[in-house]
Amino acid sequence: MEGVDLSFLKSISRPEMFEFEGISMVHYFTDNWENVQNFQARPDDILIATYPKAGTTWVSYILELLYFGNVAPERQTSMPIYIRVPFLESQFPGIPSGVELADNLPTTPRLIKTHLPVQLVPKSFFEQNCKIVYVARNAKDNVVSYFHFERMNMGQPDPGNWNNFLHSFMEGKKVFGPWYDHVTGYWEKKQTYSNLHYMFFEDMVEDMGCEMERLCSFLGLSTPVEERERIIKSTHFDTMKQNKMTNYSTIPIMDFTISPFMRKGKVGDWKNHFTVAQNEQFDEHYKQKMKNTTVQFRTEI
Ligand SMILES: Nc1ncnc2c1ncn2[C@@H]1O[C@H](COP(=O)(O)OS(=O)(=O)O)[C@@H](OP(=O)(O)O)[C@H]1O
Repeated sequence: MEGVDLSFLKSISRPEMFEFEGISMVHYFTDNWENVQNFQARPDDILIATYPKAGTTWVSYILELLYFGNVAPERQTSMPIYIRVPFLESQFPGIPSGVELADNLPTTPRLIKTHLPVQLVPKSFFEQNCKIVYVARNAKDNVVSYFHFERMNMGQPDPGNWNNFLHSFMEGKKVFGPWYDHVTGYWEKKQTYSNLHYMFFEDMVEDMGCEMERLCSFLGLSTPVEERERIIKSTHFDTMKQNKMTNYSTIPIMDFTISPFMRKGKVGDWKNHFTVAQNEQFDEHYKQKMKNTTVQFRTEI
């Protein structure tokens, strides 16, 4: 997609949400559904799976540098991260679909991103026993980040005001479905599918060195400590925010005057958004929704 003029995306109109395969969706992620479901994964493909705004870009860039930082350094300066790590289910008019981009990735392994809940991930990833890296983020910061993302991204439905957005998130009426089912679905899958590494955004913020070590161990990489340290620096929030290849500033569908893609990258920003009443209601609802799972989140560090 290098050299492709993306400026027509400026005129894109916000899509409507509709029910699809049991979750809320917009047509940009369902228009290529048959090809997505029939995607032929290879055994060495690595799938990066997340609920939107959980740290996808961060972990994508980490994996990209772990695998290709030294062997293909030119990729880091010439291709935005969303080309290097295609978004499998995406199908925006006038540009190659995520499936096309993934099919044509010249690298091994192919790094592929998805926001699909586990039950909708193309079967071939499991049949081929592909490694899956899942990143989860605590619900409160996740919903705040999602709200600002919908405000600035014309490829998303109109978010409405914060209070309405929060309530529709609690009801599971967000693109890619309920956060609650997403994070617990992959958590349950991990109990029987051993090639799934489940990470938390909060752990990455607190101790990236430790998370990097665990990630490398899962991937079977023996990346030297000095190299890992270099990658941690390159993938620091401030560095990625300045980097045009990782900050999404090359996508005209996003209006950075409303909110930047790399917004704050913090744990606990929810406190600047939730009222006391919203917080109490959210906590009560959360307890009910999460009562049958063992997955545990932190909201502060
Ligand atoms: N390096 C690093 N460190 C800390 N935080 C980071 C980093 N990179 C991305 N982010 C934050 O992750 C949020 C974006 O999430 P995603 O990349 O999953 O978005 S997307 O779903 O792919 O659109 C968004 O969170 P908020 O700042 O809270 O909105 C980004 O700022």
